[in-house]
Amino acid sequence: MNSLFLRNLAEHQQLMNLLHDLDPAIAEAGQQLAKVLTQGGKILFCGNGGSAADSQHLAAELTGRFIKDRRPLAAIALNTDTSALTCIANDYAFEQVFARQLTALARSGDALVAISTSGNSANVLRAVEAAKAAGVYTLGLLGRDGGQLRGLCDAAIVVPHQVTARIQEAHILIGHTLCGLIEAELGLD
Ligand SMILES: O=C(CO)[C@@H](O)[C@H](O)[C@H](O)[C@H](O)COP(=O)(O)O
Ligand SMILES: [Zn+2]
Repeated sequence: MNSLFLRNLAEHQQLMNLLHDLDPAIAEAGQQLAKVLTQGGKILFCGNGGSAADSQHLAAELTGRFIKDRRPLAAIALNTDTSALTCIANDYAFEQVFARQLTALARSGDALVAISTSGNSANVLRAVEAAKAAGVYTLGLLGRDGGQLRGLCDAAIVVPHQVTARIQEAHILIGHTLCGLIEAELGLD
């Protein structure tokens, strides 16, 4: 029997071979996100657990540095402010932690990248609903069958796998690709 690492590696490699079909959706999403930045908007990210880590990782690629030295790009992860998260969860509801911040911070013409492996996290669903009400373009970075977020978001990139960890590994590959596409579209590569 193979080791756990070799079994995970085989599962990961099988999944990577299924991702070619996502290329058009990723290219389109890269264009849309670049357009938001070009027109003076910002990109908000949100997610839970490992997807919270992905969210802040990708926001930092834009405000900080990805591959090239270039101007900072406007991005915020809604899952990083522990004071806002605990206040909103404590005084309102955990479901509202991203939606309330989004309503406070987002403007028409911004984008929200909603990251969820199940596509069904209630706080992410509420954030997408708030984004749509605010005129914000919504991109779902999802897994499994895309869950309820698939139909709710303006566009969705769905990693077709059942294992959360494998989906997250694909998400960060796709997220890094989106950052590269943004740099290329903005003429910054
Ligand atoms: O990183 C992992 C598992 O790999 C966990 O922290 C995972 O992100 C959490 O269980 C999340 O709450 C799952 O939420 P979601 O992806 O279904 O929206
Ligand atoms: Zn994880």
